[in-house]
Amino acid sequence: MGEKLRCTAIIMAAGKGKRMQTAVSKQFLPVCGKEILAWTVDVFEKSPLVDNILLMASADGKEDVQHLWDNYGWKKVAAVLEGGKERQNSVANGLAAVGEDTDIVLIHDGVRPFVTEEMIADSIAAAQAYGGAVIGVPAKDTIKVCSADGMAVETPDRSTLWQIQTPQTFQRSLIVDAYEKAEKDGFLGTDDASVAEFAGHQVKVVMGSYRNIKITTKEDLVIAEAFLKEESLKENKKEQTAPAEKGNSVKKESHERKAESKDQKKVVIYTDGACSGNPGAGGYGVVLIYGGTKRELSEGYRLTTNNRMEVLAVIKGLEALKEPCQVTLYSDSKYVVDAIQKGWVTKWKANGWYRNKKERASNVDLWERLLVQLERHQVTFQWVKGHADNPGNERCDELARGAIAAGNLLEDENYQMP
Ligand SMILES: Nc1ccn([C@@H]2O[C@H](COP(=O)(O)OP(=O)(O)OP(=O)(O)O)[C@@H](O)[C@H]2O)c(=O)n1
Ligand SMILES: C[C@](O)(CO)[C@H](O)COP(=O)(O)O
Ligand SMILES: [Mg+2]
Repeated sequence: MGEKLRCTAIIMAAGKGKRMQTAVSKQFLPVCGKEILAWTVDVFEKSPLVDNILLMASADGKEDVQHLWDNYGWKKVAAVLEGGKERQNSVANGLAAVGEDTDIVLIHDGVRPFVTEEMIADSIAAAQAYGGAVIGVPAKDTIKVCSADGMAVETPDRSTLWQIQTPQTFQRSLIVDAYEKAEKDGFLGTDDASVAEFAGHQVKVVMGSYRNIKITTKEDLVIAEAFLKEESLKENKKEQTAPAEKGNSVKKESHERKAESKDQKKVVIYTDGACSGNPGAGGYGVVLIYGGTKRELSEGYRLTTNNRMEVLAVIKGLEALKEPCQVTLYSDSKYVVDAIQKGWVTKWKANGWYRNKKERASNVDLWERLLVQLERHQVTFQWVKGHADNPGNERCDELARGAIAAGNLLEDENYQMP
């Protein structure tokens, strides 16, 4: 048997996601509680065939990608690198960083989270045999070549047409040379195979899956969520039937699971506060997501402030967790996120709850309560722009406003009129 090939995956996440039309670039949007890019990277992290991962990010998105790396603790990721204007420029930057000890390079869109370990294995084997390989599926629709004024010009024989996906996988020197030639000759393609073809190489097309979609427009988010929910249902079913089916091997698995349960659960929490008048009637909304399950919380108060509701939303979300967890917490409140991330709360506390020599900090009762939760959980705060199409944030806003409108309002006993 030959030696194991050294494989590097370059995961593309330097795009702006213009067709998705969201304020946050699509690779960072959550689907079933986890960012699209994180779903994708997890598959490569798990594949025993992949040794090394390079993450490509835009100049603006570098910090966010770095943050995901910190948060998920991917061990194979070697670097977050800056991409370029077009996808091809980003790939070229990634290739420039691939070490000469790499045999095979897999190039994959960060927004194709349904890639499987099997596709990775098949494409590596085909790249080894043919030099280059891409995953694809036969076209299901009739495809027409059209003129600029939208008239059908030609209908190619569908049996020859394939929709090409990623990973696109190559022997390292082949793809590095092909990209150099494309740069020199000014060739710009939409995928890596076209660069290899331009340089005169043959590329093998390997059967992929109709599930391996590229999340490009809003309706793809709905499809992705449906796929993930179906997968999580299948997983649950497998776990319930495992003991009868697997006999002895289950014993080992349950030991492993016990060991794993020492690791903290990863939970995503969205929070928002709202106020009708400030001070005025207020409410908070929280969405907690763990695996494929979602829980929502909300309550309304007769007289309070927007800031109090923003902080209370965070507290309620964290207090609802039954055990210490690793939490990614999204809030659109600069007051909350800055107070924690910039260490203001810690300073106020150390200062006897004074912001400076003269001014007392506000909402001390809530900050004290929040600090207790921050001791209990490992929380990473993420600021998100409010009313900017972030579905989790929008839902919390809806919950908070709904709680105010529902009436039967509670007293915010620690609110003090200024
Ligand atoms: N300059 C670019 C452009 C795209 N990509 C990445 O290539 C993948 C596929 O591209 P696409 O779906 O076109 O993503 P965007 O370019 O972000 O989207 P849009 O074209 O709608 O702006 C994405 O993961 C994207 O982040 C990249 O790394 N660098
Ligand atoms: C590489 C690719 O995903 C293969 O389908 C696709 O070509 C990327 O194209 P886009 O123009 O960047 O969406
Ligand atoms: Mg693009």
